[in-house]
Amino acid sequence: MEHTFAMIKPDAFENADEICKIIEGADFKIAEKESLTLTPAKAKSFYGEHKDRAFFSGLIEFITSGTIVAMVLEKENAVVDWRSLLGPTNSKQAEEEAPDSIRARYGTDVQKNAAHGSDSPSAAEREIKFFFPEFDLTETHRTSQGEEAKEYLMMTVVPTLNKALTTMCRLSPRPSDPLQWLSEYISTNGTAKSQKPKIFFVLGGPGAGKGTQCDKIVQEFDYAHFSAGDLLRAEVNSGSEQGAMIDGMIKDGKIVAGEITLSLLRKAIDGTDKKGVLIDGFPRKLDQAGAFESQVSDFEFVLFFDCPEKTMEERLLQRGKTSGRVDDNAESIRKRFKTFVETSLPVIEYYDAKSKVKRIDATQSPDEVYKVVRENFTVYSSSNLTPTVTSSNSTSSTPP
Ligand SMILES: Nc1ncnc2c1ncn2[C@@H]1O[C@H](COP(=O)(O)OP(=O)(O)O)[C@@H](O)[C@H]1O
Ligand SMILES: O=c1ccn([C@@H]2O[C@H](COP(=O)(O)OP(=O)(O)O)[C@@H](O)[C@H]2O)c(=O)[nH]1
Repeated sequence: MEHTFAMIKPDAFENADEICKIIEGADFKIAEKESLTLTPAKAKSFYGEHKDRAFFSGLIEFITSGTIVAMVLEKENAVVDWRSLLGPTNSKQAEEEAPDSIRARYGTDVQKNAAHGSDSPSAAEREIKFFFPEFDLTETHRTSQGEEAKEYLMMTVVPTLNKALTTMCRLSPRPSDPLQWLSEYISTNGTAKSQKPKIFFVLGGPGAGKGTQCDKIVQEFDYAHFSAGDLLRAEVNSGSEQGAMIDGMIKDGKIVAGEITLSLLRKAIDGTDKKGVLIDGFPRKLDQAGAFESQVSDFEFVLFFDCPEKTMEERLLQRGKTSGRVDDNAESIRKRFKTFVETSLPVIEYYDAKSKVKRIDATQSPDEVYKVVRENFTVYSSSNLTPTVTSSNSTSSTPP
């Protein structure tokens, strides 16, 4: 329940009973009521905010010229509703715009306008205290704080919470730790930052299954997938000046200069409108990791496919039968493994130390691996979730 301050001015005092009936007829409770004549000092203090205005002395003269009725009115939305019942400040304007209002019926002009009402909850509190210092405003505070808190929550967290809870309930299976899931969802979806695409690094040795799993993620979550190797191979095929140099580096399992790969990736990322972007096979060197973060974007986590060399070698040789890639042969594979261990694994270790790595056992079948992979992405997506796949929590590792 809200309270406001009301005053029947000297020009309408003779109609005070009638006005009080109108007030009560409009569902206000008159919580306090006192008839009095203001002294000039008290009137000046009450209207202190107008002391420099031209109408001040006339106002003081008028308001002290007879009896007034000071009241505390109680109602939901008391401040606004009482102002509406009063009508426009100038009684002449009120006659035209709100002929049933109190000022239209009992006032004359802008000064002799029959009654006063606080223009805001804070003014109401100040004015009530001025005339009724003993009046208990606890209920008004409780209401306004409650209303304000409700509005605050509606404007800020409720939309995100609703979306989060709906998304969580649609998951199958539902997260075993719902609060942990919610906390991750809110930290990834709850801010304006989420307008930018989320970046996920997908790393692992050659043939670990990065591309295979990225295809599955794209299918379910509608993300963009940019393979650094594919972008470099496209550069080779474009016949550009640097193409021949890149081709030689790939054959030797060497890592192409970071600026080249970074600029290809940046262009690809800038051109996508997807909410998530999988960066496959990059960064492959520590300096590339730093360059990406400082020049392109931050990222969510590294999905690391952990797979023994023997398994990767078998897969690559098998892939080499049809891939047409210059590096899917025994000699290039050996060189690629060496580069991976010496240059790329330190990137994993670096991010591991920062707890940014989701390590996935990549030795199982593609579908089994994907069951674990997808769990890492459900918190990022409120749509495109297929509630059909069951999952386990394991992300066991085989030392590389
Ligand atoms: N989990 C898996 N089990 C068996 N074979 C796989 C698995 N994941 C991928 N492959 C196969 O291994 C080869 C290398 O996979 P790919 O996804 O191209 O690896 P990467 O992108 O890491 O080099 C492909 O021929 C692919 O079909
Ligand atoms: O950021 C990158 C990504 C790839 N490459 C080169 O491209 C080759 C193939 O990489 P890709 O990721 O396509 O295949 P993978 O070796 O992971 O199977 C690598 O051996 C490197 O020579 C590179 O130089 N920088």
